[in-house]
Amino acid sequence: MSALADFQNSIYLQGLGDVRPSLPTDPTKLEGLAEGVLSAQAFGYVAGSAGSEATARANRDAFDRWRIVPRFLRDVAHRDLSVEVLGTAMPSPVLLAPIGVQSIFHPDGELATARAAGAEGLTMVLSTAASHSIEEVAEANGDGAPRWYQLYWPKDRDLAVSFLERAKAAGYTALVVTLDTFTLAWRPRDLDQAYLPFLRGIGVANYFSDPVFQKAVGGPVTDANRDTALLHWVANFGNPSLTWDDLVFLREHWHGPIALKGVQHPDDARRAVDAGMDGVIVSNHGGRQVDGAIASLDALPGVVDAVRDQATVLFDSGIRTGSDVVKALALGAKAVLLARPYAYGLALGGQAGVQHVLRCVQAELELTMALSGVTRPDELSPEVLVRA
Ligand SMILES: Cc1cc2nc3c(=O)[nH]c(=O)nc-3n(C[C@H](O)[C@H](O)[C@H](O)COP(=O)(O)O)c2cc1C
Ligand SMILES: O=C(O)C(=O)c1ccccc1
Repeated sequence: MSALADFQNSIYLQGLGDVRPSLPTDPTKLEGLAEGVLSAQAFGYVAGSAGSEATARANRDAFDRWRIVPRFLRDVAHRDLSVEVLGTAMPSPVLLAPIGVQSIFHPDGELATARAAGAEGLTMVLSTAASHSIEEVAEANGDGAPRWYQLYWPKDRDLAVSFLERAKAAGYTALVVTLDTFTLAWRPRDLDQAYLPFLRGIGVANYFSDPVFQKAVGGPVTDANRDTALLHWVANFGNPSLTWDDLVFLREHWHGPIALKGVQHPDDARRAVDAGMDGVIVSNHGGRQVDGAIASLDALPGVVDAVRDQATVLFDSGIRTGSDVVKALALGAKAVLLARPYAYGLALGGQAGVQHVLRCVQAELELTMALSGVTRPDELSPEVLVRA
């Protein structure tokens, strides 16, 4: 029996002593509970999406339109969820998606998430817009799991290079470059509450701690130059002028694997391959950027078909349960990034809350695979699914 299935057994066994899980085992229940412990602003920030939130809903509806067809009598006694993704060995095809500003969910923010990922052996992708620095998060993460770094490519190229050098020095092994958020989209929940965490100094730790950034604002950030520093952040955060040609610069300054996050069109996936990228992450940022955009799961097969074996395809936007992971893998993703559910776990229970969510999703993934007649992620193919 695997450690993941043991988690299920341990829950039942604790029941004999009248102990029940402190958080729900269905990750779709976490959002409602998180609303009760977060400020209205923080909850609006994490649960909200762009515009009328049609794409956020479409992301979930797309999973509902695929159904798994279980198969039996295939000897599924030994299950092995491990995968190798962009040179990183992982115990299961689940990563922690980059989520910025995590101190709005819990005072320990990314440090708690990094400890949880390290304890579970899963790879965390640290956001540039974190509330703790690249180096602090690396230390909290420890050596229990490889870590990746997500770049928001700032206008100042020297600052971008400085981020990459710091990430490399702190042991982050792969780079995720997010394409879809060079500017924040129209987000009514945040606009209605006039809420932007960064203007309150949350999510800027990597900038304020950076020597290149500090030089640009006249030295270390203190009360005296704080407003200057925040305005410099706003002016520098994203660069709408970037083109595919700029990826040459990135390739020159990062020697490990690079994955582009936010790819939805097959032609963009091909261009990523042509630009020497190692992977693409099919994602629409959880519906937080283009309202009315295609559901991310609906974009997945076209991208998989376009890149075939030339790049690794990862997926996010809408993953809530282990069954969702099965569907994304069956449609061709090598691994998935779990996002909002772990942020809710963090809000509800800090490090332990994140670990609880990670265990639930992976245990359900393993059980769903076995009950569908599959023992390894690479056995999943579109044949496992039918249209609802
Ligand atoms: C509160 C919040 C902050 C996020 N911050 C980042 C970020 O800093 N960098 C990034 O690449 N994606 C960020 N994302 C997007 C996630 O990585 C992921 O693509 C998205 O949440 C997937 O949708 P889902 O949570 O509905 O599954 C953020 C998402 C949320 C909800
Ligand atoms: O809110 C987001 O979705 C996001 O990706 C982001 C953008 C800038 C800073 C922090 C998070």
